[in-house]
Amino acid sequence: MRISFDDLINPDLHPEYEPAPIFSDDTSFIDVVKPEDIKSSQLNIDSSRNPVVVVDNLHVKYEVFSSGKAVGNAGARRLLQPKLKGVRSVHALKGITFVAYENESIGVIGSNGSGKSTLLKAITGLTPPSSGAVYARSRPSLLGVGAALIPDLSGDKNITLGGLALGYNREEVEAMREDIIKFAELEEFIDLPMRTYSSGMGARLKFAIAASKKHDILIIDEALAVGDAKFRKRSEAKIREIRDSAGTIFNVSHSMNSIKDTCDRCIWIEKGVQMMDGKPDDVIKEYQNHQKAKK
Ligand SMILES: Nc1ncnc2c1ncn2[C@@H]1O[C@H](COP(=O)(O)OP(=O)(O)OP(=O)(O)O)[C@@H](O)[C@H]1O
Repeated sequence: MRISFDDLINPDLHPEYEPAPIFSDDTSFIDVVKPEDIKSSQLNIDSSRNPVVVVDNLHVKYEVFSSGKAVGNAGARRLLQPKLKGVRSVHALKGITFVAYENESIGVIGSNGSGKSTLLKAITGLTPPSSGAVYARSRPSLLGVGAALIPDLSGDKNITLGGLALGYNREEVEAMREDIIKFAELEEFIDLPMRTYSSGMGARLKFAIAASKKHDILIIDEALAVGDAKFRKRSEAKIREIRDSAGTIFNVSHSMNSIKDTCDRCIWIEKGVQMMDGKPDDVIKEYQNHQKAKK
């Protein structure tokens, strides 16, 4: 069977896992979520500010076959049989609780495997919570569109794929196509297959696709670590622009400089446990002390 270009497009990844809505700006979170539904005693909402994402005692567990294969919904029933051999559970997030407000840019840091990507995936709705809850004002967009792109297709076709994967419709993708190409500086290369791009060119295209439209909630997973210094500067400026236009940004990075440059708040996770939430300089200092002590 020949697969058409349209068959490759599936923007609704896991709509059933999407965060529960907070509703509109003028409805407060407390109006929508009953106090008895709140799972963490640590959850304090500042009523003078607009909450955009509320993470309430979030736990995520992965069930993995020892062959290394993660189990999706289809296999979940079999996991209920306690004696099934070869199944391991990884408790990736252990009770994360925080409230993100409008105009905040939040860096997420932690050692390898500490749960940063899992947190971002749970906020986007790509990974379901095992317990606890995530609420969001609108559907968060994940900047890492890489998974949706196909190296054998041209940059131009990948703009369509990436845009649709982020939930935009075809008209919206057309409206932003020229700007994406220009921002990525790929005018001469846009008709070539993406596999012919250097890693920097590929990264610029991915960033340009995701940052092309105003996002209410934008989630960036290591996107700034790529590209040359000039592009990094422009992408950081773009991130500030998004944040200033009432957006909220989450940025996972191993680059402490990138966090310091683009974030005004920082959350540190270690082995799935929330260690600290505060000003980037303070949190990064504690994190680095902790890293040194480990050596
Ligand atoms: N799909 C998955 N199936 C099973 N286990 C997973 C899956 N994704 C992540 N994990 C496990 O969950 C834990 C947290 O992983 P995660 O990718 O969230 O960490 P991270 O902080 O983003 O790591 P890094 O800095 O290395 O990118 C790790 O122990 C990892 O092995």
